[in-house]
Amino acid sequence: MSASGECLIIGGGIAGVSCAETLSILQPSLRTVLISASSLVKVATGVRQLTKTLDEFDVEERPFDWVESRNANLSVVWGEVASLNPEEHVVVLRDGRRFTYKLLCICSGGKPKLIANDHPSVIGIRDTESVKEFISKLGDARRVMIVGNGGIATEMASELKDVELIWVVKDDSVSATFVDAGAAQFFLSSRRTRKENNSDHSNTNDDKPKVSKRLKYTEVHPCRSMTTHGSALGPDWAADILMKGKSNGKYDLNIQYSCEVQALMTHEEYLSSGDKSADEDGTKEVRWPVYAKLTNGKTFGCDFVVSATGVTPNLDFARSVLPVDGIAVDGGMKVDERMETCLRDVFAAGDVCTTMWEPAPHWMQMRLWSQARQMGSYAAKCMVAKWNNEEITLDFGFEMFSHATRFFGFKVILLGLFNGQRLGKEYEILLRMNKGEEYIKAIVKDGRLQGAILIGETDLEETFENLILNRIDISRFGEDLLNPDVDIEDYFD
Ligand SMILES: Cc1cc2nc3c(=O)[nH]c(=O)nc-3n(C[C@H](O)[C@H](O)[C@H](O)COP(=O)(O)OP(=O)(O)OC[C@H]3O[C@@H](n4cnc5c(N)ncnc54)[C@H](O)[C@@H]3O)c2cc1C
Ligand SMILES: NC(=O)C1=CN([C@@H]2O[C@H](COP(=O)(O)OP(=O)(O)OC[C@H]3O[C@@H](n4cnc5c(N)ncnc54)[C@H](OP(=O)(O)O)[C@@H]3O)[C@@H](O)[C@H]2O)C=CC1
Repeated sequence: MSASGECLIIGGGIAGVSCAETLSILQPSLRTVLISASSLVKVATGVRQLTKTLDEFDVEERPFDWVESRNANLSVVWGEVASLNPEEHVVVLRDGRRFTYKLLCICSGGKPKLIANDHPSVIGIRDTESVKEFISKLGDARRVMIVGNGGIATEMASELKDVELIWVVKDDSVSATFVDAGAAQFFLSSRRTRKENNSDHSNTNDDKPKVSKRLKYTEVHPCRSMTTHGSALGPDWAADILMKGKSNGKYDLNIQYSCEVQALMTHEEYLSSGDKSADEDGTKEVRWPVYAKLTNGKTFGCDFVVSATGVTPNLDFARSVLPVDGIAVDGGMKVDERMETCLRDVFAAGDVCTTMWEPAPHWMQMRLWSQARQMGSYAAKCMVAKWNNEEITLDFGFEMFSHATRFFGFKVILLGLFNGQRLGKEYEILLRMNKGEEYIKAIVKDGRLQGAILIGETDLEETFENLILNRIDISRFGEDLLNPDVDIEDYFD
């Protein structure tokens, strides 16, 4: 069987769906086919604009016909793309179906980059299936190791209960992908305070997952022949499920800083290694399913290891036709400022791609929903421009990096060069911290705000965004920039 669309999209995650939706709005006459390896697609709903560059939205799973009914000329097909022939403008699915295209957008996302592939005691988290596996293993676990220092590890460290957690981080502070050491300390001490306050109330409210008000659909299991992951999980995934181990009422967080996993061993391998360090924690008699030797010389036995060590772009089906210089160092498909890859008429968006244009001074790529959605939509604009032979300029959203999320129960907003990225060592830091309430860090260089970390209900995001975007000279404020008694906005009225 063969079919064709003038536009073809591979991937039913946020990037693919936002590309399809934008195509349907901008040029409803274009016949578009979206191929998704998962039986539900991810849709951004309830979009709330917080500031000019910052949106908040829910990510929901929807059946194909729901999306088709809202988008003119869109067909959604369930299948896994196995190969791409860019000369003939054809993609072939694993089951043999062929689809031709005039313009193609690859939005095939990523998969977890694991510290050990195919190891029975190492799991990654990406889609619904992987979370089910995690929860089922966790229910029988007394001790879990998490390796990695980014989004997933941070969310797990704040949500896990009734288990001993060994958190292995490469850096000398936690959550380093997103925040600095000061903010990390703020999170950990707030967590301790919260735990102390709750210590008499274990197994009460906190013990239930928060009620999700969203519609739930059941994902049909991918055909056995499919090898691809489903779409990445939605917001609140960690809060919506109960992450509970088997040590009733006991939760310990043991952070191992500045180290990595050097080797994974079975019980027998551990015994014959002569290493005794895993016995020092009082569990000498326990036979753990896996032992992890760290580069700091310590070994820990545990029930299983979560590798939360980032994402590898998912482009296996295109690898054989991509020249070496079409793939970036991080494994992503290189795209230019029109979201075009080096293959003719082939665009890419979301986690699968790596942006290669000279970024605006305060923007950088991170593999996040907000960027997947923005790139999917912008790729559609670029496709329409190409179709109609029109010029297009880079979307405003690429002017400044912004991200809104929640860690350890706090609202977290990251703006611009929030960790002083690309600034070298010559910048000034202004800090305001109220333990358990707010942590505000402003990065200033040449008298201008370059970036900020806003944790808690600071209400500063709009003002700070304006200061960064408009490159306003803030030298006259000095440290008053963070003085709660000075209303910076008054100066601009
Ligand atoms: C646990 C977790 C929590 C996260 N939390 C946040 C957060 O709080 N905030 C945030 O901003 N970001 C978060 N992210 C990141 C965010 O989810 C991703 O950046 C975003 O979803 C990427 O969207 P995408 O459409 O590019 O890729 P994906 O969502 O991975 O979608 C790719 C799609 O392509 C399909 N596909 C792949 N290969 C093929 C093929 N060969 N044929 C057909 N279809 C194929 C897949 O089945 C899938 O439907 C989180 C990620 C994870 C894993
Ligand atoms: N709330 C949010 O915004 C969330 C976002 N996400 C997103 O989902 C995706 C997957 O999350 P996650 O897996 O946490 O990825 P992240 O990219 O957020 O973090 C990966 C972390 O693992 C570290 N790392 C990489 N390799 C190793 C290794 N071999 N040993 C030890 N540490 C290692 C990285 O360090 P280094 O950077 O030095 O390589 C980094 O600290 C990411 O795109 C993330 O942004 C996920 C959850 C929540």
